[in-house]
Amino acid sequence: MGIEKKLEDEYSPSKWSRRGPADWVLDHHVKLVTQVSTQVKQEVSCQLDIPYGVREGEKFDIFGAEELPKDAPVFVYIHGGYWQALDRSISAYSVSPQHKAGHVVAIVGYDLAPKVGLKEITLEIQLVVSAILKWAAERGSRSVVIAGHSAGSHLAAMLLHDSEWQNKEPHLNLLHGMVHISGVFDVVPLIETTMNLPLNLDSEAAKSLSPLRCFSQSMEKVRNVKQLLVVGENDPPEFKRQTLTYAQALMRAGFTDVHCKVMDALDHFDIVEKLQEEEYVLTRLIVQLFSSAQL
Ligand SMILES: N[C@@H](CC(=O)c1ccccc1NC=O)C(=O)O
Repeated sequence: MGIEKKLEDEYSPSKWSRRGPADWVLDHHVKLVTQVSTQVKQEVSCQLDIPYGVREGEKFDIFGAEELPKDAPVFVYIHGGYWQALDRSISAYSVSPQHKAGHVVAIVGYDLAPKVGLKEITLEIQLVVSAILKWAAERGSRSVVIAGHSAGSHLAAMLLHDSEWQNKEPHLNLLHGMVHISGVFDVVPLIETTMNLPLNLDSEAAKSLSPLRCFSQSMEKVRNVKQLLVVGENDPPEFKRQTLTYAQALMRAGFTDVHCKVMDALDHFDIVEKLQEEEYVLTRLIVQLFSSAQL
């Protein structure tokens, strides 16, 4: 299938930023998250490169576990990059304010396309979330919140649509909330974009890997997991549409706590860059999400 220029633009968030040209926005994003992630490793205790499988990318980093109490809640973060870019090592920008709020932070890694396919990546996320839930349960943690940005939000959302995984996950009760930040919930439109070159999805695979198209199965075990969905005012219109549509679909599916917010004046990148700030609205919303955990 060919490349559709209109879809290519609609799914290129850097082109919709109002802060500068697309190249600058991307370059600035990578520089900033790299610098903040390097710094936080000098400031907060961390255990890096903890393996959860045998593949190269199957590792996660944990921050703050040494000094925080055993029952401290755990914030799990899955980075974006259309499943083909970025890395957990430069995705630790939320750590400092979460740590100050008393949360242990786990930054999750996964292998990237084309080395692995999207289905394999979703299975890696199941593995690492199971490993972190087990670790949290053994430690005596009160609750776990999973956040994902963009493609990382897609990976988090996919957990809600796999009742087989949910049924065999012994610590699912610890999962208190999910934060979807500028998420992708339908990957079918990506088939006709360059984003699909390393993914190589056909229509059937794309449908089965789209949270918005997988509402048929039972969601009984996860419908009390609180859902916070945010998207930037300057995200592409298609991202805003997908977020609102997914929020509505979750509510229709019986999810008991769904909040959806368009974040003023933010784009696809500063919506997460600002997670390094204690006073940022989204930092505060995440902290609030934890504090509503039943203790
Ligand atoms: N090539 C994309 C880059 C992109 O979409 C992106 C970059 C960093 C983090 C997340 C991203 N999007 C989805 O995962 C763009 O032009 O904006």
